[in-house]
Amino acid sequence: MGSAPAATVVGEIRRAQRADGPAAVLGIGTANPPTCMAQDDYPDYYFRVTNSEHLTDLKAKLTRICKKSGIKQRFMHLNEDLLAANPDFTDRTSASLDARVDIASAAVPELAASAAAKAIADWGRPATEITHLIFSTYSGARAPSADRRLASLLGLSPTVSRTMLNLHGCYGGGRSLQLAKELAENNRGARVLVACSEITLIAFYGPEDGCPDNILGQALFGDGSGAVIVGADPVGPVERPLFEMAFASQTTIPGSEDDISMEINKGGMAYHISNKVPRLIGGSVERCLIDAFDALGVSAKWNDLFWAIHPGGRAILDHIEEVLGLDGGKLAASRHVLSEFGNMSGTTVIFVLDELRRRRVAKLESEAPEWGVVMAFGPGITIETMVLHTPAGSLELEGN
Ligand SMILES: CCCCCCCCCCCCCCCCCC(=O)SCCNC(=O)CCNC(=O)[C@H](O)C(C)(C)COP(=O)(O)OP(=O)(O)OC[C@H]1O[C@@H](n2cnc3c(N)ncnc32)[C@H](O)[C@@H]1OP(=O)(O)O
Repeated sequence: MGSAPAATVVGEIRRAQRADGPAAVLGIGTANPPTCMAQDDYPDYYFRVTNSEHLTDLKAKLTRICKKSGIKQRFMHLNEDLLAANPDFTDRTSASLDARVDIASAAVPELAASAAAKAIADWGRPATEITHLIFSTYSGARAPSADRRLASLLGLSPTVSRTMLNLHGCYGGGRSLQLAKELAENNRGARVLVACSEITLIAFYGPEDGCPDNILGQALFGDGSGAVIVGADPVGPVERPLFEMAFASQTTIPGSEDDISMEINKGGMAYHISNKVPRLIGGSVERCLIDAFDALGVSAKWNDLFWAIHPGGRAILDHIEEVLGLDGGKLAASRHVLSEFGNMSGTTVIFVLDELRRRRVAKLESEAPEWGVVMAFGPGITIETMVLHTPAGSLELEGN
């Protein structure tokens, strides 16, 4: 160290530890369980398997919401065999948490491993070169948890640095991407695997009078897993930055603490989603966007951006489109994912990023904007905002 002042030495060490460039998405993968349920068939299925055919008003309500949901189909881990083996899953008051957690503890990391294997193949380097793992789920409640199991399934290095996010609900994907950005930019050479995996059986139960949340949940949610590799200073030609992460922030909407909630209890996970949610989110997004682009010093017209919005429900997308004055088609990737998979909570935004990438490669959009935005929402109400930038030519390479 010689005679250099300590502050200079520490400063040099810090500079050497940090990456030079911004964090970027280097690979994406997604996966769903095999059982696919058409939305039009779901009310009949749900009321039959829960022995609730007599609750005709609730069935009519579920049918009305399904028709307005903008969802064509959803995937689910739970099937009739599993329900037959666990009949108490239909009763919210029975002590079924242990059995639900048993199933989820195996299924959640296995589904994540399918998505992560695809993300790793897309990235192009060996799994052993992953340095950090961030895992987000609300579907399990056990330690060692799903991150530990996923690391084993993928054969990650024993020195991989793991972080588990629990119960973040639908903003888990946004939060994980933001943490991955921080890790990648502050640790030279870091390659961060983000894995989000959700299995709704933790919150599946039969219909009850006076519980509209359950009917809404039954109409909206589905199962899936999404994985992303994040790193800075990509090493060509193997690594290519699909989306650079230019800025990230989190905002909590004041006074909205009771509007989305989730709670683990003996019968699984109970949840509440108020009907104010689309309006609350719609009323807050523009401020988040203005602050983000001001911080970057980039002037942005909303219609000149690409959009990866968490499709929490059709009405949320409608409100955002309206308040931002977005042209029809700007939220096409979000609406497509909602239609094909439903709301897979924190995982969904990764499917939207993958769909955006696919649309840009297939030139499904008349023009491909350079700048774009990821937004995700969940309990709090929390809004995650991330500004993305696409380096020239990065997505075209994928089509070759
Ligand atoms: C295949 C697997 C399946 C397994 C499922 C198992 C389960 C669940 C797992 C749950 C996990 C929970 C995690 C929570 C994480 C939260 C994160 C989020 O994304 S937060 C989620 C973010 N997502 C949202 O916040 C959903 C946003 N909302 C929407 O997208 C739309 O309002 C809509 C599609 C639901 C209805 O379309 P719209 O054009 O509004 O149509 P209308 O005006 O005509 O109303 C029709 C009916 O809908 C009713 N109703 C409305 N809202 C609610 C409510 N909150 N509450 C109750 N009911 C509601 C309304 O009262 C009416 O009833 P009725 O008069 O006919 O009897």
